[in-house]
Amino acid sequence: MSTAPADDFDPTASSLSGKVADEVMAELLAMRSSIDNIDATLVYLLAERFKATQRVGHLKAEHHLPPADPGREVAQIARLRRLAEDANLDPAFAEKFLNFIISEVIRHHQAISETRNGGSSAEGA
Ligand SMILES: O=C(O)C(=O)C[C@]1(C(=O)O)C=C[C@@H](O)C=C1
Repeated sequence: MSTAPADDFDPTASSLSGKVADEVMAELLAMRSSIDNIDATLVYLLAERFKATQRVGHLKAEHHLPPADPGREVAQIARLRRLAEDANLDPAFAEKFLNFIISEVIRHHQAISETRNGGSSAEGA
């Protein structure tokens, strides 16, 4: 059985090794352990989101619907900006992040549509 790439991960890898006091390094590594857990969660969350959007992509292609839904995006962005404000996260960052994800989703939708229908949709993208 092959080893999962994540097993090669060295949580202590750092360009700072040997350059900072041991106790500072220990504190940094403790903080990084939380960061590593959060990053792993983000990967799983994003994988789940893309699983859901892949189903949307197939539904849209099947019914010849355009890959993008700008009206939905306006509502999503306004909501995420509000949530970000409540969470003390920069709303501009939340918007940029969502737009980044959505543009990738739209690319996937277009690819699904091209594979299934040769790219034609009733209303264009
Ligand atoms: O909900 C949809 O219609 C989707 O295709 C999903 C999604 C998203 O990633 O949230 C992607 C593209 C659309 O423009 C709007 C939303």
